[in-house]
Amino acid sequence: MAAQDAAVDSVRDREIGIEQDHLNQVYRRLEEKIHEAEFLMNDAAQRGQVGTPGALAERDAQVFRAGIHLNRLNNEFEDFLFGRIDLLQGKDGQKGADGAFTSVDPAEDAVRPDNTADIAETLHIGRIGVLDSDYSPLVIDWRAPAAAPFYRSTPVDPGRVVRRRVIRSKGRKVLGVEDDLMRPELTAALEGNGLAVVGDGALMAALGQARSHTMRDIVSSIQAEQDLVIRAPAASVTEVSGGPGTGKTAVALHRAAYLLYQDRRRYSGGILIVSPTPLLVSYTEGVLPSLGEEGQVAIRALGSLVDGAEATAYDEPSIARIKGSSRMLAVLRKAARGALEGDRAPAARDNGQLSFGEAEASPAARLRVVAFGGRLELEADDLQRIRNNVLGGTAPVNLLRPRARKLLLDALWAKSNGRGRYSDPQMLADLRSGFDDDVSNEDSFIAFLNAWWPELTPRGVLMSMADERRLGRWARRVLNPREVRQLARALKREALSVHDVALIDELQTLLGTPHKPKKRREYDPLDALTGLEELMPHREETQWERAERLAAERTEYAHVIVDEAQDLTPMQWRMVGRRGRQATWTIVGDAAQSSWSYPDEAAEARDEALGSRPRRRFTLTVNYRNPAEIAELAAKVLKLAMPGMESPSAVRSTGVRPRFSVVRDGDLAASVREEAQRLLDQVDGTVGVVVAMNRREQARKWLAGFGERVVTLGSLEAKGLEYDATVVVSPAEIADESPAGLRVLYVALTRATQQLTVISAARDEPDEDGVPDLLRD
Ligand SMILES: Nc1ncnc2c1ncn2[C@@H]1O[C@H](COP(=O)(O)OP(=O)(O)OP(=O)(O)O)[C@@H](O)[C@H]1O
Repeated sequence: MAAQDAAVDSVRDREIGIEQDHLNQVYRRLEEKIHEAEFLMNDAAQRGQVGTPGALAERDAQVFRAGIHLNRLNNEFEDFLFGRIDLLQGKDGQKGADGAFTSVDPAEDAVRPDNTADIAETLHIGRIGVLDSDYSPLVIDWRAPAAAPFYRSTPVDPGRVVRRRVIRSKGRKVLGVEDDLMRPELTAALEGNGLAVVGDGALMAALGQARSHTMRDIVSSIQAEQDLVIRAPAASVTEVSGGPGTGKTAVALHRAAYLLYQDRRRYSGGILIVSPTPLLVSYTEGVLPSLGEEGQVAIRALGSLVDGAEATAYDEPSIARIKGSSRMLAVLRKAARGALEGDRAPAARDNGQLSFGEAEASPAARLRVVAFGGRLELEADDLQRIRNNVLGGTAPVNLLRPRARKLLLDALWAKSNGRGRYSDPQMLADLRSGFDDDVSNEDSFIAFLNAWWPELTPRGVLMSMADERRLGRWARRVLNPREVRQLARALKREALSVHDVALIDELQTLLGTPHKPKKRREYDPLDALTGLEELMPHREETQWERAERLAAERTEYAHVIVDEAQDLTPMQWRMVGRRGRQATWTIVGDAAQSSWSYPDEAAEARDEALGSRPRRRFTLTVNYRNPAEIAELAAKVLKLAMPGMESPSAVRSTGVRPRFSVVRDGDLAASVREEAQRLLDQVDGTVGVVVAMNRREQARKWLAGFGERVVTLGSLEAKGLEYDATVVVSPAEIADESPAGLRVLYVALTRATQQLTVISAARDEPDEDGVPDLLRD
């Protein structure tokens, strides 16, 4: 036995040595490239000292390119190489641009009748591609077509792959290799020697690792069904569904990197990833840089999609229901127009002056100006008629101000008898234009117009909806009086809520932004170039900065990825839809985890956002997060929440069953602390404690002082996240919190990668084993 073990070890050591040699070769090549980049930097810096505009320009461009190159190489050094495939001869013997054979299928004579075969090609897969000095591929970029078999090949459909190897390395050292044989029936030879096979379970090793507060990329272990999604053509809408832990978020992120690699030019218009919470944004935002992609991808939470209106506060379910509903559209349309007749509309006094103050509640009574030496007046009726006329269409209110101004002048002109003064059309036209100039420069006219047709802001209109009386008017026949009261009250609160952001975005569209002429900056020839900023201290804004600024200001994207799409309300779909009117889309979600309870209404809004674009649907079926023991428990809630819906199958089992604990002596805080401490001692990584939303602040206090490894979450915040161990506090409390409560509980129960404890209070009606009513068979 010992001899056998020693033999296995020596094969392993030999194979590790082979990969180490290859990695050394890759590093030598990378170093050569870094020297090249450094040379370019130095050379460019020297040119900078010459100081002529031409040399400056050249330096600028060179320094920029070299800087990017160097940065990229340095960043990509960690865990740079992670895979290898050994392949049979390809069908047509053709090679692609990356130097690899292009054919997916083996040549007819690649396998001999006695099931022996030779390995014709070996490819190493890494985070970026590296060519040797003779242009042969030392490393293939994971996104290149030649790397696809590394992810796609299975024993059922192996293609040309005979052996698939995952290489574990840290820095410049290869630590281990794990092989899978895709054609176990073959006796294959590599350069005359038999093909060694070492270990198994690269995926399992990855899944068993302790979790930190940031998500890791899965580039070395993407599974075949996931790879199909990542590489799906981006022609239209790619819809991905799958249960908890099936890798939807991971796949969405890798897809963003893949699309950029495939067609960088097309996606220079930016990729937007919409995430449900800021917590999930910070959990996932490190993945793309680890895949070598930064800059062109914006990951934003639903509450942060509108600049200047970021929100993290949650509404109670009944308020969220109102604010998220597409019925709000009709209310906002009315409000956007009605707000013009606000309580702040001026009252024109007899002296022609406008006043606010105690007269605030009355509408603008009349407009008085002086023209042709006499007084001209428009009464409330005239003004109302003009306003109704201007507001007749659907154009944004703020953009209608010039038209309102024009109709006021028309009406004043009609009253002035100016028309009768000349019969000559040219003289009449001159008179009219003089009249318009004079009147519109009069202080009283300007003040009136500013007050009668002010520039409305989305925040201002939203605030005016906090007035129950006015809201009641705007929401007539759309919301019932109770809803009006609830909504007005909620809007009075100071902090914006996540659902308010979609309303603000809608109002922004309904109101429009009046065009303001921009001050033009003098043309600087260096703007046409790019460079490292510190070398150009006198520039106002470099092209690089401008590109960053434009990216930050961007409101439309070339591709939009929506994570946890089941949670978007109709109003949020409208907001997200506006950011991708010309875009292709990837939408990932799981109906069983939805915290929005009106799926038909949301589906309608989603269809509207996506228009008639064709859709391709994919389903992910394997749960990589939860061990079978936890998945089994969660499946019980799924049965209650969505009868008939299938659970994804868990890929591993740990033998550790979920624990049930019952609050002792009514002291919930003590029970939660005790359990958190127990789990902290059991796992190496993180512990998440999930409580009902209205217990969030309280629970944070219970766990203050536990350190960074313990995170306290309200049930809605747990979405998308994962922890080594979780404590779910009072399932009944979470389930009763909203109409979608059971689905929210399902989310809470599926966050753990290793251990789960459920703490029950009296309302959970635990049995003698502590199992709460909701989780019993
Ligand atoms: N192919 C894979 N190799 C290694 N780990 C994987 C793989 N696929 C998924 N995982 C891991 O499984 C976990 C769940 O992935 P992810 O969060 O993307 O799932 P999800 O479908 O978005 O889950 P949820 O719907 O619960 O939010 C993550 O830790 C992810 O890294």
